[in-house]
Amino acid sequence: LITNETAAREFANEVNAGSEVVMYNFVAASWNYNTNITTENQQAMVDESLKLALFDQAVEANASRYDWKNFSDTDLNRLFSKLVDIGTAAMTDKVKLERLNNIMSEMEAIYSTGKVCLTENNCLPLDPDLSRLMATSTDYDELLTVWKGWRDATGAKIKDLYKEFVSLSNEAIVQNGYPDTGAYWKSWYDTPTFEEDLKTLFETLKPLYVNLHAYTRKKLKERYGADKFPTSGHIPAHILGNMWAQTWGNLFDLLEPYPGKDDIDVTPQMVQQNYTAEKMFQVSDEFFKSLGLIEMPSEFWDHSMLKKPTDGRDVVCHASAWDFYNKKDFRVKQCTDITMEDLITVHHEMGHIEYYLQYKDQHVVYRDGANPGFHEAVGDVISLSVQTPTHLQKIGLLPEVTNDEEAEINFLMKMALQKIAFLPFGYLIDQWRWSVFSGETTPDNYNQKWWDLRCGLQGISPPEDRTEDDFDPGAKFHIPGNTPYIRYFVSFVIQFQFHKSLCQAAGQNVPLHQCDIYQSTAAGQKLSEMLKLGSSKPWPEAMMMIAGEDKMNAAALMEYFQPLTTWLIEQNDVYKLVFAESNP
Ligand SMILES: C[C@H](NC(=O)O)C(=O)O
Ligand SMILES: [Zn+2]
Repeated sequence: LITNETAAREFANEVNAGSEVVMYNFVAASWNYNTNITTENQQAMVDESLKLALFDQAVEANASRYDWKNFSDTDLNRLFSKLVDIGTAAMTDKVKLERLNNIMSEMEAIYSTGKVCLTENNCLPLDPDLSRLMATSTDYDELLTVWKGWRDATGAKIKDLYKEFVSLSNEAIVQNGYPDTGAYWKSWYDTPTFEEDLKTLFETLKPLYVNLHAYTRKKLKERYGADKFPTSGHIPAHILGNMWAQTWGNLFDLLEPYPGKDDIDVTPQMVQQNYTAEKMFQVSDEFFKSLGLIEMPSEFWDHSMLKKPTDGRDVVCHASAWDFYNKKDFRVKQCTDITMEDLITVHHEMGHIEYYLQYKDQHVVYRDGANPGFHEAVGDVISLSVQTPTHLQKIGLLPEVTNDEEAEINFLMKMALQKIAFLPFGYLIDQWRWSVFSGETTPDNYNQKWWDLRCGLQGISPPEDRTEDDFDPGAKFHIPGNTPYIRYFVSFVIQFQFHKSLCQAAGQNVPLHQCDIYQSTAAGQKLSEMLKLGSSKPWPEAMMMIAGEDKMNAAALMEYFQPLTTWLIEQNDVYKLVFAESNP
């Protein structure tokens, strides 16, 4: 084995140059497919993914000729540990590797072109039509038709492909040295106690969720009649204002504790002011600039897809941010709707772009979040400031701000419907997926296991019987899209740690939920120092830099919501808080 570390560093630099080219070609082909779903674009993307896999296999073979585990240079050791860790690209059987990539692109196409026909010739896509229906309809049966129709159009059609995907992904990952795909995904957090840490966080936060769930259930019973609810205490999954019941913000008009206060859902103001998708991204870019961070380059504005095309093309509408690995080309693809919910998503995606910009000069293997949760947290931290009534007033979306206890509870309720409601969902998706990859959940149990978790952890139940012919996990983008999900649960915890620390840096001596770091270059400096690291350091070091502690900690989230927690407990005294831990 080669022990010369100077030669090793030179090899790593050559790989970096080569990677940028091969990665660019793959990302560009993937972008073309995602923004124009056709069989030729699909084939072109699969071709590029095979070239990338062969390149990665060659890098791994060459890197393995070095005695990198014994390098004295710890950075070189870390860098090589990533060079040899090539994921499913380790699959040496090219036919199987092509099949794996074809299945993934096929599942994504089925999901992204799914439609629900409400009448013979009125077939609606998820974005924006079905999402709007789920957000605004209060018709129990209409919601059920859409909820079921979407699952018939996507999950049910993906089930067999997913089964084959699991076995091929596992076969590939074994060649990369992991027992199964879930173990590989967990390795990105490089923490032996990762699963226990997550469980502790979830149990710590569960009381906040149970209180919000009880309050929401009470209000929904008033709207739909108690007879529509199972006696077990679960809430039917289709009436929470969202296709997956993952956030409940669209129920704010029902759940607002003190109606008649400031209209903190600024969607009407955005529409009234003729907001465009472009404007929404400019508002976000301006916030990042105000912190002294890097503004969007011209390529971003020239090449992004900021709204759904109207030329009939099929596209993957699920919002995402793209790094083309050439240090110049960064894009967002979003079928932006003119709503506050989408303004928040805009900031989420722009947070990814800011991370790409900040670490663009790192070695390619370090152009990632400190851990995947970090990447999901950046934009959300910014949007915690953006959503404050005082900030919305500053940018002209809220005419006036009432500063009293009731308005504060209203605001915290709106934030809880976005952040606390999400926690069990963010937690359970990969509990399901890890159990599938490990073989604990077999294909004839896919849907049963899904609903055990949805009922047991999230306290929601299927509004009509489900069977193993259904595949309800497949109706959520990240399953056919093969995007890991625990990153969002991690993000929803750590973003409050980041927020608390950046608020201190900004000299904001107000309650956490009132803090707005806008225009604080001190906060921006602290954030950019961490972002520049990419994944070049273990994530606890990055966490220490930005949050002053090296662990995930729910305390900041609980501090943020404290006034609402107190209020909910008072409200809920009269209502039993539980829902059965099992399927009703
Ligand atoms: C929370 C997650 N966000 C994202 O995909 O960007 C979702 O939309 O389900
Ligand atoms: Zn994201």
